[in-house]
Amino acid sequence: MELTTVKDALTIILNNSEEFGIEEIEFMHSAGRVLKENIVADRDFPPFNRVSMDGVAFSSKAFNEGIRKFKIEGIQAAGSKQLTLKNEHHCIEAMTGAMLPNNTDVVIQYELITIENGFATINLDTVKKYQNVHLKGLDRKKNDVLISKNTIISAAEIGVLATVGKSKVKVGKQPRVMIVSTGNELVEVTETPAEHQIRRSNVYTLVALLEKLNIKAETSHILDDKDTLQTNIQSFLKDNDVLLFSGAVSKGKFDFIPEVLDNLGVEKLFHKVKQRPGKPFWFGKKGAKTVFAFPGNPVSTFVSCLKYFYPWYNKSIGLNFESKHEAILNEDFYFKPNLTYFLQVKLNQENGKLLATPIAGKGSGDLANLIDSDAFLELPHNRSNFIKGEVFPLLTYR
Ligand SMILES: Nc1nc2c(c(=O)[nH]1)N[C@H]1C(S)=C(S)[C@@H](COP(=O)(O)OP(=O)(O)OC[C@H]3O[C@@H](n4cnc5c(N)ncnc54)[C@H](O)[C@@H]3O)O[C@H]1N2
Ligand code: MOO
Ligand SMILES: [Mg+2]
Repeated sequence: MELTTVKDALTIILNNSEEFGIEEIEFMHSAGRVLKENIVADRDFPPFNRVSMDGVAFSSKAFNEGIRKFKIEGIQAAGSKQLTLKNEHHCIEAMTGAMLPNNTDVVIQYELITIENGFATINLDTVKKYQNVHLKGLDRKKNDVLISKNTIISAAEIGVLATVGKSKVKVGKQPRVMIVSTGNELVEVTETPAEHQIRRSNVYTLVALLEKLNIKAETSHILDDKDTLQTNIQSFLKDNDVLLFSGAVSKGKFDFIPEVLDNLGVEKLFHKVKQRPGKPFWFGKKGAKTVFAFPGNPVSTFVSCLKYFYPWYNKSIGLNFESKHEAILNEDFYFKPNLTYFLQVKLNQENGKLLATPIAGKGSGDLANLIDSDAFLELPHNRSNFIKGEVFPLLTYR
């Protein structure tokens, strides 16, 4: 059977993105989520001519007429209503964050003046109009779009949401995801495996990879029994938007996942991709439900999640899904099979360049090697010799 190329597999997956709807949440819980409304300025930024130095405010006209010694009329504090300078030859002490008093247009900081007996003497030859004044509307105007729809909310956005009074904010709903491991050889993390057993690890790797996308996935484990698989998966399909499987998609006598999914009416969109690791990857849909069945070897599951689930999710949620990460291969590398090779690499910066040194590992079962590397370099399938200095796409996970 002809294998699907990595490019075609990704295209099929992206053509099958889904929308999960919109919900309104507390802005303080919105970090990491995708904004689903434009956030506009509810007033000018700053909202008034704002004093930006502690000092005295006076009229530049009076200064230019030669006045240097100004009688102090009062104090304009931050948080107080705007005062009005009554005599244009006087001044008002004004604090950072306060409204610039009416009839004044200059603020000179305390460091440059002398205050004595209720008078401020300005020790300067010239002043500029609106010196030390942050003018109303200088940063942004009322009704300007401050944050556009489909922005990922981070600390910067949280501050702006707060300042415009958006205590509740519309964000994209997260998909309901069930992560399922299969296999009689797998025991829980808290158990001591017998000689023929191992602890299940892939589901937890996937949970952690999805947490980076702010998805709180559920997990489950099913033994290699067709009926049990069928019953459980049927109910998972009902209650979730996405199922992620790890294992039981290859040629083994107990690799029941493709058959069971078929029985349950999940349409196979491809099975087996021209890649290593991860060749037996299966992808399908049932209506709006999406099923990623990753091969069970830990590195296969890991890289397939990065390469396929991440962009599928990003497109679904309305984000630009194209990864523009690239790195420079730092050693010659040879890979014979006609498969896209996801080469494990260690990254380091040198003179502003991102270098990727191969840490190939012992195959797709070698999950400890994921500790020594920190990304995958995607080497195309149609060649075997990769030369130091060439640039390739990068999938990072740190
Ligand atoms: N005759 C063939 N055999 C295999 C082929 C093939 O093309 N022809 N492909 C190989 C490749 S490549 C891979 S990858 C694996 C994929 O296997 P499955 O998806 O069927 O997964 P399993 O058989 O269930 O398990 C494979 C391996 O991974 C371990 N595993 C599974 N789940 C977990 C988990 N949650 N945590 C940790 N480890 C897990 C499992 O114990 C096996 O060692 O098939 C090759 N065979
Ligand atoms: O291609 Mo499999 O995913 O190497 O072990
Ligand atoms: Mg198998």
